[in-house]
Amino acid sequence: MRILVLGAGAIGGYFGGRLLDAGRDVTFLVRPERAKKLSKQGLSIQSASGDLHLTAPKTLLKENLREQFDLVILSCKAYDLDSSIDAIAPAIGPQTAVLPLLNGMRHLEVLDERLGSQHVLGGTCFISTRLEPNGSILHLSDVHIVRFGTRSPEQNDMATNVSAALSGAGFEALQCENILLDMWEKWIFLASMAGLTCLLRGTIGDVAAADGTDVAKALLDECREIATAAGYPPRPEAYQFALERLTAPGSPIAASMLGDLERGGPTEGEHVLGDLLRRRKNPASPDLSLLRLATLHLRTGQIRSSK
Ligand SMILES: NC(=O)C1=CN([C@@H]2O[C@H](COP(=O)(O)OP(=O)(O)OC[C@H]3O[C@@H](n4cnc5c(N)ncnc54)[C@H](OP(=O)(O)O)[C@@H]3O)[C@@H](O)[C@H]2O)C=CC1
Ligand SMILES: CC(C)(CO)C(=O)C(=O)O
Repeated sequence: MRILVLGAGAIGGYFGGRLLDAGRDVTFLVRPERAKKLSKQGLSIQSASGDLHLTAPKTLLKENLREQFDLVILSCKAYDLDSSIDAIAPAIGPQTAVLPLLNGMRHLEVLDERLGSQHVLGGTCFISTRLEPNGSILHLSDVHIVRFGTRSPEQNDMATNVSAALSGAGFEALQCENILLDMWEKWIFLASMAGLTCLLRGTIGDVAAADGTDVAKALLDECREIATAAGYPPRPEAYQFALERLTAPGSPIAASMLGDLERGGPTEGEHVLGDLLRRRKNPASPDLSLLRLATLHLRTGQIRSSK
């Protein structure tokens, strides 16, 4: 199976690198600066699950993309979604599967509209990785899971092929019965993590030390209410997983969005928090909820830094 990975950043570089190392036919569709770095330095991963150095990963620039691929893994940030769809469009043939790994949900609608919903699988990943300034990828825990699944019965064969392509490649690849629920569960966890750590400007451990674990739980509960009203109530174990991670004393974890915010660059605030807020039915008036404040905090920061 020919696999195209859009972006060789923190997650695209990680999963694409593992697939390449496992002998899969992987090409990275990248922008010129990343292409130069990859050809000069190769692709390096530092990970407790095994370091990796791949000397010359295959790369393509969008102007040179003329063939169709069997699987396109989409690993851009949400604010680059439009340009990324423009870039991958020529790779989509009648049987191509597109597996997006972004956090949130809204990208599914955009992908459906631009590429056709028959191509777009559901997907999400559980991992914590960071693209270092020198271009290498740092894997910050021993968790590396891709979950994927069909959004309609017509995609069954496609998902079987994707499962074969992703399995046995040095990370967990799980085909899920109800991938939209998995995506919602990941979304409300990440939205709570990002909302909390950006609003309070610290790690989960800092928030706990400041006596703020009740705020973490309250934000998660607000997000759970929205998911439930949308028809995706999180399973008790997913809620418990999120609650434990959001309230763990001493935890060094903060959402990567906090780093983006502190650098003054773009964030996924609208995609992760704003979109969840927009889906809330019957907000109070005035709406002083934690989710609204967290969204406004990010939005205001973006407005200020764009001046
Ligand atoms: N990092 C993590 O631990 C996790 C991230 N996620 C989610 O995964 C998604 C990706 O995040 P992450 O990997 O951290 O982000 P990164 O910023 O590290 O990587 C994104 C990559 O996409 C590339 N890109 C963007 N637009 C284009 C384009 N038009 N053509 C080619 N390449 C493009 C960027 O290229 P360039 O190098 O040129 O800038 C960059 O390398 C986000 O939605 C995030 O929320 C989910 C779980 C965990
Ligand atoms: C919190 C984390 C690492 C969980 O996977 C994440 O997805 C992110 O910060 O983007």
